Amino acid sequence: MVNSYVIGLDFGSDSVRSVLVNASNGEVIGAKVHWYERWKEGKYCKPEQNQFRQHPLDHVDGMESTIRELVAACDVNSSAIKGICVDTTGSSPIPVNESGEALAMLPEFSQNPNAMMVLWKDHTAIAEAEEITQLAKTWGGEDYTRYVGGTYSSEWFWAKVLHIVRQDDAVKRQAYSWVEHCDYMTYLLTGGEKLNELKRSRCAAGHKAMWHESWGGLPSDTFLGQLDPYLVDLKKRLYTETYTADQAAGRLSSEWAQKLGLTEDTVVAVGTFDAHAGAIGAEVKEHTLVRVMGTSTCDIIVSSKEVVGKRTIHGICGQVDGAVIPGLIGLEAGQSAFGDVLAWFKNLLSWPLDHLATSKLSPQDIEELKEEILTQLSTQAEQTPIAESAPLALDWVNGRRTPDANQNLKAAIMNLSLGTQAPHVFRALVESICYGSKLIVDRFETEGVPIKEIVGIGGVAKKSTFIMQTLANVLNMPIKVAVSDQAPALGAAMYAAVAAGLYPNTESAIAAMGNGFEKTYHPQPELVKQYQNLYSNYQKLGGFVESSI
Ligand SMILES: Nc1ncnc2c1ncn2[C@@H]1O[C@H](COP(=O)(O)OP(=O)(O)O)[C@@H](O)[C@H]1O
Ligand SMILES: O=C(CO)[C@@H](O)[C@@H](O)COP(=O)(O)O
Repeated sequence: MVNSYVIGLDFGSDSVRSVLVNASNGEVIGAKVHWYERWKEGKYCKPEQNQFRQHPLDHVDGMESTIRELVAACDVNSSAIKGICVDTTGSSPIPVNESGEALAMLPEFSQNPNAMMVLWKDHTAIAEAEEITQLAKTWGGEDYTRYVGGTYSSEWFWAKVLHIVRQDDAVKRQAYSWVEHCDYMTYLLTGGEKLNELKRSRCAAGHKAMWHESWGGLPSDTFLGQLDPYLVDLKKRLYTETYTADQAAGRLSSEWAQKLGLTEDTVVAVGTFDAHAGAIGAEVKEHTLVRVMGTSTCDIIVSSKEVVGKRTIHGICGQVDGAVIPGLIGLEAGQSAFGDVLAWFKNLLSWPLDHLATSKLSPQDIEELKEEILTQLSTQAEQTPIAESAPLALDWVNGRRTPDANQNLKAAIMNLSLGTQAPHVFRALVESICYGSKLIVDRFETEGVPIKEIVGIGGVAKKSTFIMQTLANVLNMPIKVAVSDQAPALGAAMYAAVAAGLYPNTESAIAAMGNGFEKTYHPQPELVKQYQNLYSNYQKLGGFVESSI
């Protein structure tokens, strides 16, 4: 164990990070980040249509450059690097050919967004998701949405596959199968040649593809056939078995060992999703709610099979045996937009900078000004008193992921007057994302999943004391912030350590490699009371908007 190292590779929405971690104590030796180049240019996306696609080349470039630079920069012998684990966003499926190559990597599909990775936040498949939910409730057989909260989401696997194949005949004909992003990167690293040998992620399959042991894996042919005969055929080239991320998927291929400066002995763990790896990196325990607070939120809890029993938790994104810690049920909920709500407002306010100031200010000045917007607004908003008459907002700029997925919903702001200033609206938006969080916490508790403590990770947890304090007040619960600013990558490294045989299980890797907590936000009693009243106004506004669409 002494002198053993592991790598965690975390593919986020905008960038990929690699961290090299000392397997004996969790010390982070080094980290490298790569921002996706094509994505940064806005290629292959149509935000106005909620189309968000990423070219797999962005991921391959990022994987190669970050790990190579990391290994070169750290004074660690490559033979001491025992394992790698990849986490990615999800559901982010990719169509692949028979040898498992992403269609977008082939010349004829290299510029076709339908042949690329469909990012989690792509909501082009709303109609297909509704079709799936509707059929699950009415076809007379098993309700396959039972373990994914009762509503199938447009962010998920089957809806996205259906949408693309109905749009694009060429992709439909050439896509031999579809793989989640975390499985694709793992397959590449291990030099996989036969798709049926790919060890698919339990986390991805269970949360996004309605895989469940009780019905023998994926939904039945009869069910899929009623959606589209294509899916029955596709299912033959998908999977029955799934694997948890503490297991080895294989070893690094000679091609990738060479590219990365590592050895072929390096174990590659089964892939997983960022939020679930983040929960591991944040030292999740039974009934700790780990909130990954970035562009969106993912809320993860683990609970024993005894506590969950036969219950299905209504309105969340799923309950999957082993999705986080093998042997425990991993429960996931989340908000489709969290930091993104504030990013939207920042972009709105930046319009004159982007369109009117370009002849007067340098691009660098413009960028610097834009960078200041959120911190300045936070400082000003913090000084604004909480008031019943203040603006009130809904956080649904990207629909509502949970509770009760509804991606058709849109945000709203009320109580605007001639006196309303940007910081007042900003404060309302911050409160709205905190109220959205409270809906989730309340749902877990009313469904019988108690929350003993809350841990925050992700960009917002680290960067915004204003949001974190407001959240503690709205939830009326203390929130601990993890030390690691790369918790998903650290969690992936912990999985890699278990897969490489350095620890017997995930719990012991967490105990030895956890980086601890840096800060706790405590609720402020006088503000808690005020927020209790305002929360009911948020619920009323939400109810009104939802019933009006
Ligand atoms: N000072 C700030 N106050 C509030 N939100 C912020 C601040 N700085 C960044 N954010 C938000 O953080 C989000 C990015 O979070 P991060 O965890 O880095 O990204 P990701 O979710 O892609 O992993 C963005 O949506 C941005 O709006
Ligand atoms: O939905 C999941 C995981 O189930 C996430 O991958 C998705 O919300 C993206 O997370 P980020 O906002 O990129 O941290």
